Amino acid sequence: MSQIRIAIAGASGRMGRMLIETTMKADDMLLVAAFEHPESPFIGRDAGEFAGVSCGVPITGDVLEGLSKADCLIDFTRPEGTLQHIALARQAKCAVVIGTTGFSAEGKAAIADAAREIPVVFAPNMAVGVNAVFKLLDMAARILNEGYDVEIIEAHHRLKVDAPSGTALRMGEVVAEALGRDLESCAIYGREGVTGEREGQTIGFATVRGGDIVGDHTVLFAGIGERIEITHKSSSRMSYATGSLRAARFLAGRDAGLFDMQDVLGLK
Ligand SMILES: NC(=O)C1=CN([C@@H]2O[C@H](COP(=O)(O)OP(=O)(O)OC[C@H]3O[C@@H](n4cnc5c(N)ncnc54)[C@H](O)[C@@H]3O)[C@@H](O)[C@H]2O)C=CC1
Ligand SMILES: O=C(O)C1=N[C@H](C(=O)O)C[C@H](O)C1
Repeated sequence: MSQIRIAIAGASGRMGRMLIETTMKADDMLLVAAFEHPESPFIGRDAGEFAGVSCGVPITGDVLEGLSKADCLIDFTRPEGTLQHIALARQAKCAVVIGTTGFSAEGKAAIADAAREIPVVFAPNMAVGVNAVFKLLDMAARILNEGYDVEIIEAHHRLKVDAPSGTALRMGEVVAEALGRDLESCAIYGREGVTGEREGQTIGFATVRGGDIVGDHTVLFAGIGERIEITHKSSSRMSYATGSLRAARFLAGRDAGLFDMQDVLGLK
């Protein structure tokens, strides 16, 4: 069996560390490169240290050189990092799994453009359970399409820098699409002061940040006399890492194109 050669960007981050450990444990994967930004104190350290063993792969800032050895880059960094990395992956003809969230419309367009030349999985949440919830939300929204107010509540750790989470925004898109609404024009991001009564067609978002919460998402359909809540709670980043490796397997040998986890899981 030939192994899929994996490069990981954001190697010393919360997701990077989990991805290194998960990749090293997968029989069909080989960690060949690990990247950090050039000023990182982790440059030169063995990537395996995060999994408690040495693996002979030094953390480097030379992304293009590292990608020349890899079949697939897994990137959980920041939008500016991901956009630099995907340009280099395009040059190196390397597949990319992108977990980073918080992109502008221009950033998303740049990813779509790169995917005309290389295969890319781009998804705000790699966990299988969350992707199952997207399907449940589509069904719920179509049934509860009149008389129910939709509110999306998400909670994450104190170090998260973007809000609402990419997952919450995707949940909003799924519900809006099922209801025939445009999320951009109906979303309400937080409320304060004398807001007036709630407008029926809006989709509200509320964000909680604190401690070490890995990631909780609830979509509330509030009607008269009843409420339906669909909730997903992550208790470990392992579900994101195993989902990312599934995405890397999906991309192996595939032609250029932009995919998400619904494609990977065969849910479309
Ligand atoms: N799609 C999914 O399933 C998930 C997505 N995420 C997203 O992944 C991203 C990273 O999350 P965490 O690992 O928790 O963050 P983190 O802050 O722990 O790690 C980010 C890593 O990227 C590196 N980095 C930052 N800017 C960079 C740049 N310009 N160039 C190169 N490297 C850079 C940092 O040095 C750090 O090691 C976030 O956008 C988060 O929302 C997180 C978990 C699951
Ligand atoms: O930053 C995180 O931690 C997470 N980010 C992703 C998001 O923004 O949806 C996925 C998950 O919720 C964890």
